[in-house]
Amino acid sequence: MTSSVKCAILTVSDRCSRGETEDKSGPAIRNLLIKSSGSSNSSVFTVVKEDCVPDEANIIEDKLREWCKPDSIVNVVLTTGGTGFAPRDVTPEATLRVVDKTCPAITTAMTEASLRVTPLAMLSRSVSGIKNSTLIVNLPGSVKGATECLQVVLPCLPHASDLLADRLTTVQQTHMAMSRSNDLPRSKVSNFKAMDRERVSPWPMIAMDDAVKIVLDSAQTLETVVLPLSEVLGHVTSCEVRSTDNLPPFRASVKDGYAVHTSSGTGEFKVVSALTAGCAPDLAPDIRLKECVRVNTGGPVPPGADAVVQVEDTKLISVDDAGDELIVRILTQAQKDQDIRPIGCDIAEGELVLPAHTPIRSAEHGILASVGATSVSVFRKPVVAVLSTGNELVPAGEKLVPGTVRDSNMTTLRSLLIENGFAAYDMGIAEDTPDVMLRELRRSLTVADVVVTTGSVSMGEKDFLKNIITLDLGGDIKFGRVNMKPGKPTTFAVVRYNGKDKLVFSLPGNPVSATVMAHLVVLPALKKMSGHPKPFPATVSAIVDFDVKLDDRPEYRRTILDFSYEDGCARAKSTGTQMSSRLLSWRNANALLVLPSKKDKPDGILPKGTRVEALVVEKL
Ligand SMILES: Nc1nc2c(c(=O)[nH]1)N[C@H]1C(S)=C(S)[C@@H](COP(=O)(O)OP(=O)(O)OC[C@H]3O[C@@H](n4cnc5c(N)ncnc54)[C@H](O)[C@@H]3O)O[C@H]1N2
Ligand code: MOO
Ligand SMILES: [Mg+2]
Repeated sequence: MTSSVKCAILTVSDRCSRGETEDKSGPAIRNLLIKSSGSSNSSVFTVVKEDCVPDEANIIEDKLREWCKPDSIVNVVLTTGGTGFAPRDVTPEATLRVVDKTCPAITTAMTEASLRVTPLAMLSRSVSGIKNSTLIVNLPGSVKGATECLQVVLPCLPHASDLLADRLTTVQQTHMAMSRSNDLPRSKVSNFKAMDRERVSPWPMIAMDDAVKIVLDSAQTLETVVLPLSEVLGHVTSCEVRSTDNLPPFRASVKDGYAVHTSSGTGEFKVVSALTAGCAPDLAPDIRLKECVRVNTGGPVPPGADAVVQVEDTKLISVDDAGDELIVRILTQAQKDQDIRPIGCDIAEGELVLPAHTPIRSAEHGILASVGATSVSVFRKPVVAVLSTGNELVPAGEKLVPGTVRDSNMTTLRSLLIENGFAAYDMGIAEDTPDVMLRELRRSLTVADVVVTTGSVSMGEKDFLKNIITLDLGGDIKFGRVNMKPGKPTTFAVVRYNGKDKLVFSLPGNPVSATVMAHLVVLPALKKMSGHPKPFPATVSAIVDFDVKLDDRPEYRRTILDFSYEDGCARAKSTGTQMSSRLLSWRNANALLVLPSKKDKPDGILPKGTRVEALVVEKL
């Protein structure tokens, strides 16, 4: 299906039309059109007219009318220049005088794309519209702006031209192609039948430790970004942060009481002033023998004082007519520096407060606030796309019809990711058809750094994902089976997409398997990419509180760790039947017991009271 798009380019510029400046935008538009010929649905762009006019509305209007006559061969007029706020910018006004219909969506698409590049795009007043059978699109005047905007609208120009020229056959062909597969090539496995599948999995079953190592080796720490203080919670610092001030920045009192000089001893003291929090320290006069200044916790201590006596160690002797303290008795002999925090005793100026690779939790966020950080250099966090697969799935909240189950993986996995501070797109449910799966995978790869799918990775006739990843996406599957339970067919791949390496975790469909694997491989990868120094869950030792029946595979069994025993040792409680489909085995669980294969234990039982390692995956 070939569309021929005949274009006219109108440069609008006073200086170019007078020959004072070389017109670079018109030729840049021409080059881009020619370069794009054949790449977009095999469309051919030809430039049939070019001109340059001054910023005069009447002249622009006349030229547009000439090129957009009813019998014009021009399909698209691209203007460049005269769309801004300068007094002589009138291209949009001239265009609006000419067009019969406006095309605001074209302008919106360009504006949206330009805003991603610069907020100055707000200052473009471009319009687009149709005159007879010709589309007019105003592009900005700069080479960069004009070509960036043209790139946005270019894919639509062939179809727009066909529609305007009433070229029915090509229009129909485009519509058919779009309805077939949203314009995407078909999957190479779309014709696979049940008999085509392997009888024995070709994927070696690797050990869980190796799987974790492979994932962490592939998960590269992302680039750094500088974020305002208000947005850094949950990120990891990429550079060290040092304090620019002392904290406290002045000698501060630790107690509510009286600042004195220790040489004054005890007895009656004249209260010469009061320094409350927020007062400058030198607001009080220098204290002399048997004088004191009333001070508050955290407030400044006056320059002449070398100790603070807490109010409890004093007695009020007299007040003046206004009720203000005049004389107090100091009951105890103060020691030098008593209850004074010296300048910089909490944080010294220049002190390292956060090294690089520090996760910013509430405390670290507060430290940053206390040292006056306004923006912080952190690692970017990966964006995740979650995709469920399965013809049997209906979205959460929907009624079941025979043969269906609700999609719980989407909710569990997205919640887990969000709980851990990662943005996770809901990419919906892909039906078990290779073309649809491929299309949805591509959509996911387009928007995210990491794609997490569930289902379709085992031995079933609809388990297409591994083949789609390798054959259609050219992905490098690092492993396709892991010797563990639950989550054996977990598949991990690196897929080069749009020039970037994206991680794809294809987790098993079984809800428990998907969630266990999300904890064991997905979250550690995301944490590593975000710069976390320890991305894998911590382990504790626990005593099993029940007889554990071992499986053929090493198992990661959901458990509730209970620390309420007097001996201080954690007890691992059972969460009931551990079938991979039973999500209730996760209820209240906070850890995964790391259990050996029964091959390593002849009777297949770990008796109650045995010490076992547990991975802490939730707050204890
Ligand atoms: N012949 C063999 N069969 C199976 C093997 C095997 O080695 N040989 N492995 C089993 C293991 S272990 C697992 S785990 C599962 C994994 O299956 P798939 O990843 O291919 O997943 P599906 O077949 O699509 O679905 C399995 C199960 O999960 C339910 N499911 C799927 N998605 C969701 C969702 N989003 N929310 C809730 N439930 C979901 C689905 O309905 C199925 O019940 O394969 C074994 N088979
Ligand atoms: O590995 Mo599967 O998750 O055991 O059921
Ligand atoms: Mg399956």
